[in-house]
Amino acid sequence: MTGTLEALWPAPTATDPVDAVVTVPGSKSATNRALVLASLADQPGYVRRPLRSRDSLLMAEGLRALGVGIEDILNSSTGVPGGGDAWRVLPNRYGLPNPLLGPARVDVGNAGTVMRFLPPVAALADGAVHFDGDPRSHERPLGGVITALRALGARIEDEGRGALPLTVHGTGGLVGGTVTVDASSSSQFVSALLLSGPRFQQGVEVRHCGDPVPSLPHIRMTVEMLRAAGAQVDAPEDGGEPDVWRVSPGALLGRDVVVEPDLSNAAPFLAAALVTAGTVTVRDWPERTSQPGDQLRDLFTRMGGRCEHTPDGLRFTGGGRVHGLDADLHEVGELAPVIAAVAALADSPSRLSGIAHLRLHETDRLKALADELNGLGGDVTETADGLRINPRPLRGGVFHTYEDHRLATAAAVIGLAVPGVRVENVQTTAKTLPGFTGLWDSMLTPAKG
Ligand SMILES: O=C(O)C1=C[C@@H](OP(=O)(O)O)[C@@H](O)[C@H](O)C1
Ligand SMILES: C=C(OP(=O)(O)O)C(=O)O
Repeated sequence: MTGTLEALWPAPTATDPVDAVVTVPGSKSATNRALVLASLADQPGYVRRPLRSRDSLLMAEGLRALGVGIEDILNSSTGVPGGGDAWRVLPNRYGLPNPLLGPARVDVGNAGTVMRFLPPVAALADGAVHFDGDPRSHERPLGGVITALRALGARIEDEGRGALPLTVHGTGGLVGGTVTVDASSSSQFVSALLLSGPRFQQGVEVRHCGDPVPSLPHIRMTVEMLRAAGAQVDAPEDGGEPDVWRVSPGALLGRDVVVEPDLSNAAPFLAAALVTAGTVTVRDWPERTSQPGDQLRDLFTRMGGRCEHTPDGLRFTGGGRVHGLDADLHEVGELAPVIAAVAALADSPSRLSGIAHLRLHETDRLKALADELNGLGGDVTETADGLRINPRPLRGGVFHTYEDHRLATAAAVIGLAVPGVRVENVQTTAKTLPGFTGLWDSMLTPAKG
């Protein structure tokens, strides 16, 4: 969808400090890992409170295409089919010796988790599995996964591009073993190989070689979820060799997993408290989590807010002034768009670094943020690995979103403080945050009584 006038969403401006309690949908990263692990398990399992968004529905569809049964559990309170609060995953619904089957076609959309986590699963299937997705998916890095899978014994046709579209010719199993991969463009290369690793005959040892791997909390999430499913994993943070992860071959357990709220998607809501000097409580914020979004507690405190865990969730309060931030966001790149929006409204300059890899996310996020904030009168400069943001009074105008959910939520944050911001294709938030505009409106006008 392009930026026609009808498609523009008038971002609401906050007239008062926000005061709301918000339920954020489930974590994309946890939902999509849980689906993969449940599909590779020996027994049926449940994924409860899953995220149902474009990225997770594509993951579920991809796994179904390979023969996995993924059923909606009816929500007993409303009886709405498909609107239930769990998925039941039947890894071997036909009772076959190898339940993963081609031929199949998988649409990855523009989901990094689907385009990277499913080719290793497809290598375990019997038959050809073709992968394709949105035009942007052809540009996103995938070569590390392709090269590594070949080294581990898979046959993959990609016409020499090292990218999508491609076909994995599964033979029902993979030898596995040790492989070296440059994961400096995406941590998902490592997560992808580890998630399917227990099912490779020799397991897998992934050795990263290159510039530092971004988004390390996401690899920790992979390791934690694998261990919870019964896998034996050696990881650098447990005293292992730096940049080396090892997964032993073995069965995975069918489990009952409850998905945490997506803390990265809590960012715009907490940002609303910060920029309006209000209070937002995010329900069910875990006391301990591997989600990178947990670092918002520290980052937004440095920008002028304060937070506390309460029985209702994480309560975050803006302090009335918003400060600039000098931070290396290499580990938490997902948070950069909303942080950049807050920084544009701050009382001092910001420098965000360590996020060169964002140029290959849903869009070139560094360029998009600089162009769009500058389009509203801002003073944002792209650096080699980040952004320099000098706050300036902003004016209303169209904020283009480049089919990037996090650009759209960043725009909504600007709109709280700047009248007349109109957001192109706000529906793109459905990639990970369905119903965003409704949640945003409810935060701004909470039900009385
Ligand atoms: O594994 C995951 O669930 C993710 C890892 C990160 O990817 P990169 O390492 O490519 O940044 C993150 O940005 C993405 O949104 C989700
Ligand atoms: C980079 C992101 O997504 P993906 O999983 O498609 O890489 C993101 O959600 O910010």
